[in-house]
Amino acid sequence: MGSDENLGKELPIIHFNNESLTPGSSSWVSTSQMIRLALESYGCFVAVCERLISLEMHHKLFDLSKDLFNLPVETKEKSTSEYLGFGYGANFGPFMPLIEYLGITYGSTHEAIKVFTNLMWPDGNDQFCETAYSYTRQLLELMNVVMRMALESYGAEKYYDLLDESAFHMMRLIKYRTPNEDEINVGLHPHVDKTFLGIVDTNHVKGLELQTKDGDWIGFQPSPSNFLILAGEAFTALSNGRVYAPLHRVIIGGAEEKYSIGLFSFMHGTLEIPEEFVDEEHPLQFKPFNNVAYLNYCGGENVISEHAIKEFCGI
Ligand SMILES: O=C(O)CCC(=O)C(=O)O
Ligand SMILES: [Fe+2]
Repeated sequence: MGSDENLGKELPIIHFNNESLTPGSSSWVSTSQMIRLALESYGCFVAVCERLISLEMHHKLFDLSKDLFNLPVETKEKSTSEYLGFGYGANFGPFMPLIEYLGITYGSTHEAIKVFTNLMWPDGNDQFCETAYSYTRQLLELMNVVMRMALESYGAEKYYDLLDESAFHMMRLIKYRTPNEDEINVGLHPHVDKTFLGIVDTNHVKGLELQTKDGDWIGFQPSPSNFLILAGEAFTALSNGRVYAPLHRVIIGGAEEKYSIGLFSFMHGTLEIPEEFVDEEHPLQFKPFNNVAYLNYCGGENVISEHAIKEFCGI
């Protein structure tokens, strides 16, 4: 497990272009099937979005992200959230010394990004606010397409509107510094997300690794047009265990700082398991559940246990 040769293996790769994004086209239907297969087998895939998400915006936001983390700790600590684990996090001691993150709760809305920007830069920083907003909207569009296609592949498209209305998002900006000689190189310990879906974008520094069902670790290859689509446990439960939520971790190997930006979706309210996910081969495995209550159940920590969602709402 975790041997370097496995890091040469690839995650599923799915290309998105104007044709695959035209609902009802044959490319839309085949892309939906590929998404279902990837989510069931790996719980993730690399979405290649050449021309769909602006390269210029990607570079600009990663540059601005450096300015953000260069702000004084007292300023960054002002970013708090009503949701556990959504605010500012750093200094986790020798267990996890390299990571520092800032979350923007409701980070797909202009208002939340503006409030966050003014908290960080009391004199304002329009460039950050507008870049972060237009970037998050592009990520959101991709996330929603993935959700729509995934539901459709199970014949469960009628739940899209309900899920879209129930969803709220966290935008998370992360910095991993390089380890000192006496420090561990683990940027983020293995965990399963408690989200519905996530999209992770990174600067050019490698380090994000995902575990397959066989226990092998596969590295995500950074590129400005590659986005990692990652299923969380809320999607596992809603899909009656069909969608897999993979363990993932970040290892900081080289001498460069790693930055990542993620958009994560969570659901408000109680979610019932749609009958489309239940059949003879897949008997009902989960009770109706509340994603936010699950977040609280896990204490805001990225739980290492792969069975927490089963303990929480499994049958
Ligand atoms: O920084 C990354 O690449 C992964 C971040 C992550 O897994 C998380 O925030 O849950
Ligand atoms: Fe994660």
